[in-house]
Amino acid sequence: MGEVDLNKERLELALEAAGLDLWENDLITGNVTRKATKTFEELGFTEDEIVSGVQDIYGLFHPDDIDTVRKAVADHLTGVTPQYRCEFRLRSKSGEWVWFANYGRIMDGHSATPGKRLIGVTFNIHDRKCRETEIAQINQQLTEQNRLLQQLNTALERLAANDSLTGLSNRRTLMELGAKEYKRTERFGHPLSLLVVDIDLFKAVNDAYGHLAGDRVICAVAQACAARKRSGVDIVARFGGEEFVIVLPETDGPSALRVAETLRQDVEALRVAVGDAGKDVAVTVSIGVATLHKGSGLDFEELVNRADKALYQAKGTGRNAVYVADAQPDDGGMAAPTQLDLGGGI
Ligand SMILES: Nc1nc2c(ncn2[C@@H]2O[C@H](COP(=O)(O)OP(=O)(O)OP(=O)(O)O)[C@@H](O)[C@H]2O)c(=O)[nH]1
Repeated sequence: MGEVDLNKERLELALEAAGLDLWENDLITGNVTRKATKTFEELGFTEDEIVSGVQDIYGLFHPDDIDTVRKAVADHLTGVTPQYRCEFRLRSKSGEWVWFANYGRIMDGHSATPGKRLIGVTFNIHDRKCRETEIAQINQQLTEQNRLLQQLNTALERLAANDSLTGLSNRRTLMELGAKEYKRTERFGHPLSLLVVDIDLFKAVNDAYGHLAGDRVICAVAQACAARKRSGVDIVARFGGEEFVIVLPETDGPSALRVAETLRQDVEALRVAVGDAGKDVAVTVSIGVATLHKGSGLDFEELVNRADKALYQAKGTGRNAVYVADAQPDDGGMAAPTQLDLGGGI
């Protein structure tokens, strides 16, 4: 066996071992001068059925891949790419699409003359492509699941932080945010005020118009409280059944009293529809006010308790009233104990 034959045999062995199918096209005539026999056999075609013209081969490409293949060939023929490389699907005899890849190069070309032959190899990449598609699908599913989880988390966070009836912060959120505001007061020495707002004689509303009508009244008062909120500064929370808390950072006693009195008047002016027949109801609120100064020795919970006590004193005065909690001896020089019944015609 001559050296050329030996080399040919070695080359065939290497191609076979690597799963590569050698082909060759005549660029002048457009004929296939060496067919990718193994590839066509893999696709289920017999020797006779194997196409011999380059244009005929395009009939086997997946319609979505034809442009990619044509461009890869054109880019190489015009010198844009040093090799011809592309991935594509071919239709098997039974109609299934199978993924292959091509790797080729123009031969016989010199710097001045264009090449005459395009020679290359085709190899099966179907398994890899299927795995890639599977992984892409799994990734897409995971992305979608993550998006849903994030939505769910946001919804859960909202549910955990807010009161479901009014949408205001709930008691837990109030205590968390309030404790933070308390720390800011302790650190920076700014005053912190708090209002406890309670609907007067609310049981009578429930008894007269029913629980759903009562809920509407709670929502209307909640809205009135929220309307007084300085966005991003104040905390407005539903503290219990028909009781609300408003935290006013950086607010001294007299300013808090003004906010409370305005809110009391806002609620007094409310008319809440409670029935189908256009029936509406008026309600009032009583409000307890307490203010915390740096070094007062009170924590946030104690501030709430003080405002709550003031609220009950406001109720004691006949309701629809604002009452300011007794000043502590060491709470920054606050005014002496103040009782205001602004609802009583002042
Ligand atoms: N509709 C409705 N009623 C509630 C809700 N939570 C608590 N309540 C009712 O609110 C009423 C509160 O009544 P009370 O504590 O006696 O107080 P009040 O009638 O407002 O009287 P004062 O506070 O003394 O002015 C009770 O009847 C509770 O059942 C709620 O979410 N919806």
